[in-house]
Amino acid sequence: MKNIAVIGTGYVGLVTGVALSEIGHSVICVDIDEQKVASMREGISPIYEPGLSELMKKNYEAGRLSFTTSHEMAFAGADAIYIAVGTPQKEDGTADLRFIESVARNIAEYLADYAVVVTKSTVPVGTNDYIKQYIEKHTDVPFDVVSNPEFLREGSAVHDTFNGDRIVIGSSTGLAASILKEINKPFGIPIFKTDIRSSEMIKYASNAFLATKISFVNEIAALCEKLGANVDDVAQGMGQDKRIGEKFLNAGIGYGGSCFPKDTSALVQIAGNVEHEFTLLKAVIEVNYKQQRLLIDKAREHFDSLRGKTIAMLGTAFKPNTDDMREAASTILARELVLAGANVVAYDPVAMEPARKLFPEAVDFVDSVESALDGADAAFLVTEWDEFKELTPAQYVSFLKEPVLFDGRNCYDLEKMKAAGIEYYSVGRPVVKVEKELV
Ligand SMILES: NC(=O)C1=CN([C@@H]2O[C@H](COP(=O)(O)OP(=O)(O)OC[C@H]3O[C@@H](n4cnc5c(N)ncnc54)[C@H](O)[C@@H]3O)[C@@H](O)[C@H]2O)C=CC1
Ligand SMILES: O=C(O)[C@H]1O[C@H](OP(=O)(O)OP(=O)(O)OC[C@H]2O[C@@H](n3ccc(=O)[nH]c3=O)[C@H](O)[C@@H]2O)[C@H](O)[C@@H](O)[C@@H]1O
Repeated sequence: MKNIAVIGTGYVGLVTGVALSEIGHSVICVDIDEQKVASMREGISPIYEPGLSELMKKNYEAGRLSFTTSHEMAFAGADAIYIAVGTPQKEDGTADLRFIESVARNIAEYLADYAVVVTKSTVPVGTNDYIKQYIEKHTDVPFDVVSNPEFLREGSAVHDTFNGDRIVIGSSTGLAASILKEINKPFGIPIFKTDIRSSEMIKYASNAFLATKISFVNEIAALCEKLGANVDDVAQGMGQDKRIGEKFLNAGIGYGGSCFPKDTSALVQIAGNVEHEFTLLKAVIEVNYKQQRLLIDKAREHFDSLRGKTIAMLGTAFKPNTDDMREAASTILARELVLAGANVVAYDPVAMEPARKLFPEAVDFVDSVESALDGADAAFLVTEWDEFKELTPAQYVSFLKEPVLFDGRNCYDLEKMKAAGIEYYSVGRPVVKVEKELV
């Protein structure tokens, strides 16, 4: 059992802290956000993540997990200090390292005894060297820095933490690597050990590769639409080749979220800093830009004009099972629809509060999918929540003014839509047209 401090209680920090306490360590999480800390002390998770609240409460009550706003208190007696603060995107696409810099200051100020500083945040190659140099300059207390990137997905973060494919440890000393191995042993996940810079690169390369898979299949989807093929079958047929793999080949309205968009931009910049033009990744980003606006293009083709049309927006979160709205396609779609003169009525099972802050004021929010659909001219399916996947064609027919559906996540069977008489546009699949009877 080790004493562990975790700095930052966002999606990564809180899940990491909770998971480390669940496998028996004594964990103290520190955040500068007093409201978050107060809420966690009351047993309420500040983020929506399936299974997290229960596990957090369990370990808090068992005395293995605590929360504070004091770095000094958190670092006292810590064997390892995990950094899990945000590394958002600056205007120019580079990673904003101001939270990392302030954490380095916190550590230099309050480090009392030897500890391993573990960087979980996604940071550009060379940042761990910077962290090491900064702390070394400001304290005489010994420490090591280890890169330990995180691969969890929002919406399944708890599951992913206990069932990861690998744990990457980038270290320049045997002692620090062995402490990290010992901490992670109870997870029973294979450990891949490398040097610090390669570990930092593994994180960016992994996210960039996954984003590339998505943009690739979305380009194939565009071709399928023009050539009369069905991208779902194409992806399935490709994915059965183990060298390709079936995962991350779902065509749709592109990738959003707090990581793929910012990490792909950051990697383009990281490459640029060493005079390397990352042509492939630039194209991945460009394809995604178009993809996030795809439903607007389809709706423009269907209706002569969107002015005065009421569009039911089903889902606002960037993916199901999260309340995260960072870089969600819904934000772009809501803005473009309002600009085009449409009325937007939005519903999401958990992400409506954060969506209100990002959407144009003209958007109406309602508290059920039925109210969103009721009397609308068409529906945009933006996030594939189970609640939407379970809707029957008959429900669309009975609630919408005319049954017209633009599905950005290929949730429904084409034949069933056809049988119900729904005009159905999805991504990379044939359009289901309704034969209008001539009078
Ligand atoms: N969100 C995700 O699914 C994943 C994120 N990552 C990476 O992990 C890092 C963290 O991401 P999120 O958890 O999404 O961030 P987040 O923005 O949700 O949380 C960061 C937290 O750090 C706190 N903080 C900032 N400065 C602090 C300081 N000096 N002391 C204590 N607390 C401080 C903030 O108040 C906030 O609660 C990023 O680098 C991200 O790229 C990596 C894998 C998955
Ligand atoms: O660095 C990170 O923050 C994380 O980024 C992603 O996780 P996340 O963004 O939470 O969610 P994903 O499930 O990867 O989905 C990202 C976006 O891609 C889209 N997507 C995903 C898969 C797919 O086949 N098609 C597709 O359009 C999703 O709708 C979503 O908008 C990675 O999957 C994690 O491994 C990584 O740790």
